[in-house]
Amino acid sequence: MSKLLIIDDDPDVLMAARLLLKRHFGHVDIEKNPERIPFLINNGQYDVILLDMNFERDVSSGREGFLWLDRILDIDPMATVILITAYGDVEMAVRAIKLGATDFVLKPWENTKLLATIESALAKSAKAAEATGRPKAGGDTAKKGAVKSASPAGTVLIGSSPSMRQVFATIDQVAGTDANVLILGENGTGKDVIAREIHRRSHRSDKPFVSVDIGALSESLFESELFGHVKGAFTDARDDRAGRFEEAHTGTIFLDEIGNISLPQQARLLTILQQRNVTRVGSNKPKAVDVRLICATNADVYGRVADRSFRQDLLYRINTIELRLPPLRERVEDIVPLAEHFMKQYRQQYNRRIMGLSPALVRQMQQYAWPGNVRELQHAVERAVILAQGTELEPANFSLVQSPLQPTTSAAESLHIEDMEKQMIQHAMQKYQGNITDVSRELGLSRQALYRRLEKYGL
Ligand SMILES: Nc1ncnc2c1ncn2[C@@H]1O[C@H](COP(=O)(O)OP(=O)(O)OP(=O)(O)O)[C@@H](O)[C@H]1O
Repeated sequence: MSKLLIIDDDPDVLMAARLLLKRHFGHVDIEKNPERIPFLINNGQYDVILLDMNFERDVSSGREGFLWLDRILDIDPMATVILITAYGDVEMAVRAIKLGATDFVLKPWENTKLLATIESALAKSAKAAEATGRPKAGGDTAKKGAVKSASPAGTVLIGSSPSMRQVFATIDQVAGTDANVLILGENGTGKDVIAREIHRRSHRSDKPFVSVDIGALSESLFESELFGHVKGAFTDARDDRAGRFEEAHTGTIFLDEIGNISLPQQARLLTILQQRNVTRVGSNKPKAVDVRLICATNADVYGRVADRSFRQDLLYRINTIELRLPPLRERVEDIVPLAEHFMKQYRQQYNRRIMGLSPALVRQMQQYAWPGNVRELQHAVERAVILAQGTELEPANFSLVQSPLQPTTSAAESLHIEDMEKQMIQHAMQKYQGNITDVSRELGLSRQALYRRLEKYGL
């Protein structure tokens, strides 16, 4: 018996979810008003919380959803939160996972997929509770916050496609140097693991690897987070504190999502990179820092240079070596080896007797567009391992039809999806007054993909 809480401002969604989930999990509370979240969480021990990201006031940005996710994790850092997001929001959902959500489901959901996602979240939280000796579910204890550390052992990197071999060959060449590296690629293509691998193979490997989601830092936090502050520099500065650059001294600093920072932030960063020293906020004593710089972004950074939202001089400083990680759909040869790798990992973790992938599943996986790339594949395999009844993973253990790029959806379904897509694009175009860069970022599309859709829908 588990206890679930669902927060969504659509009463129909709440009723449907409760009907379905009560049968499987026992206790299900529903809530339409997110303002009641703190009260509910303080008063009930929920194993899983399902949170809608698209509240009415703020349908497409998910901003309100992010705030509520943050509130939940402030109250209970071990909470297991699954996000419910509208179609097309994969990028936003991935970002939320980085901020501490456990998983996400796309709306409208398929019942089997929703059940599998919850099962998988429950299994994870039970395992974490066991590991930490805590009475309640939860994921990684340090999951909230922007800094992660390199795993000493490193991840096994899979990739036999020509494009990934090229990436590995470049890593061989540059890991041992101090050259700045810029890693480009869509969400979930492996930018983070590649950055850690470069550090692991460098002469700095026994020194710190400091990872900062720089694109998520607010204007007010940017300087103190990166450069540190002295006591009294601002209201909350109760002690002296080193910034991330100082923490990374003699090691590597990994600045993720660098394509998202504002022009003033770019100017500050450029100065630090040129001078190689940092001054804590409120101090006037610069400190020299010796760091190897690795940056990553999923943004079209060259497009941003062209429309002047990203400084060319900053780009030239960070891209001494450039690594492009192709989306998974462009390296189909890697899909099955990756899926088998994750299958082995999860069958051991969940103690399941699964021997392989069925031929029908292999075909389906190779045709599917994987908008969330390797991360989506990994999550899909994890769920499938939990769900599988037999000794082979089958298409039924996956639901690979929800992708916006999947060509095999039925005619009725694709009409519905197209309507939703058109509405989302219209909404975003209004919100950003037609700014293609902002709209494509919000929708998680490349600029080219957005242009194609604008043409298709006559917008
Ligand atoms: N070549 C690979 N071999 C094995 N695992 C991989 C590979 N590439 C990615 N992964 C796994 O896929 C998941 C997503 O990778 P990662 O976090 O590095 O992506 P990312 O590009 O940094 O994503 P984001 O843009 O969202 O930050 C991780 O669990 C990672 O271990």
